[in-house]
Amino acid sequence: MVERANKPSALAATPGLPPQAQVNISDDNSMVTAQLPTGETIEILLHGATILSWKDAAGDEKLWLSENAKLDGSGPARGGIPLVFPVFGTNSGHAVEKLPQHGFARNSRWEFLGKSTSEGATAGVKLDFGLSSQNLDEATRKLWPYAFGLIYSVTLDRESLNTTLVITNDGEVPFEFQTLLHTYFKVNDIESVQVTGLEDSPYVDKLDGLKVKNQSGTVTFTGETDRVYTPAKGPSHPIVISDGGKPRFRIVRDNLDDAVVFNPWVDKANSLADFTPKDGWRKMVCVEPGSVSKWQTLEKGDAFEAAQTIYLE
Ligand SMILES: O=P(O)(O)OC[C@H]1O[C@H](O)[C@H](O)[C@@H](O)[C@@H]1O
Repeated sequence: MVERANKPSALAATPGLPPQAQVNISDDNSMVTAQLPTGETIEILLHGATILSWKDAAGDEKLWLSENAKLDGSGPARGGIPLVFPVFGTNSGHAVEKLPQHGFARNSRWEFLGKSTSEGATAGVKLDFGLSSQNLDEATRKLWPYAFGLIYSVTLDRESLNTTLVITNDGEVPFEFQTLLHTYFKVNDIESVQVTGLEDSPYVDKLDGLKVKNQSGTVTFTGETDRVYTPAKGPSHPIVISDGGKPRFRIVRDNLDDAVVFNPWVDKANSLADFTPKDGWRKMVCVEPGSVSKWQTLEKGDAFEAAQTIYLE
């Protein structure tokens, strides 16, 4: 059952009942945080429903966040897991061409819809967030005049983080969209990172005139990287990020055919005003499950559901 978290204080454990996750809304109403009884934590900024932090029970951060990421709603946050909808990048000649890069979802104020918890050894918490056409400002509604609903569910348990997006067409006409979960993983050293699960897969190289190439072997990093893979092994085959020879993250996609791999390296990081520290590119890699190489069409009354689950290795 979904219930609204108390505001602003935490839901304290009730004596005699099994411990459950504690959920807080910040005093300024900008952030939702949750902590499992076993210590894992998560922080979600309502601006963009952007997951800013995910820590394991030992307090180790799993996501990379820029030190000067915008957290005041003045723009999308650099780092964590921004949500891309309804366009990836920009797209000329399409109905979305006037929208900002990566669309409006990451730069809109979402509503916190509530939480549900599970108890016992696998105690977890699910937090639901919503955005609809009615939440958009008039200027954005004019640029993309469709009636839509987004429900974004973030589920944290001891071993994994799941982010599920349900998109509904609540209007009278079909619309086309792209979507992506722009996950910034925190790593120790990008030059020791290997991404497996993309072997023999075609990819579009955004840094080489959108040429279509083929991945041979694992993905390693020696310079700026910006590629849209359509993994050959299908959506349910995991993509694994290893760091220093050890597997760290296993990503399972559901209904997301593509995976973008991105690292800005020196020059691009320097060109991004909100990217700090400037050598932070050494400590991050983006592996971004999405549906971006083509357009999804959503007919009136239809829904599209997609997800990523990230397991800690
Ligand atoms: O700077 P942003 O708009 O957040 O985009 C950051 C990056 O997102 C994706 O990974 C794209 O493939 C890149 O081309 C882009 O540079």
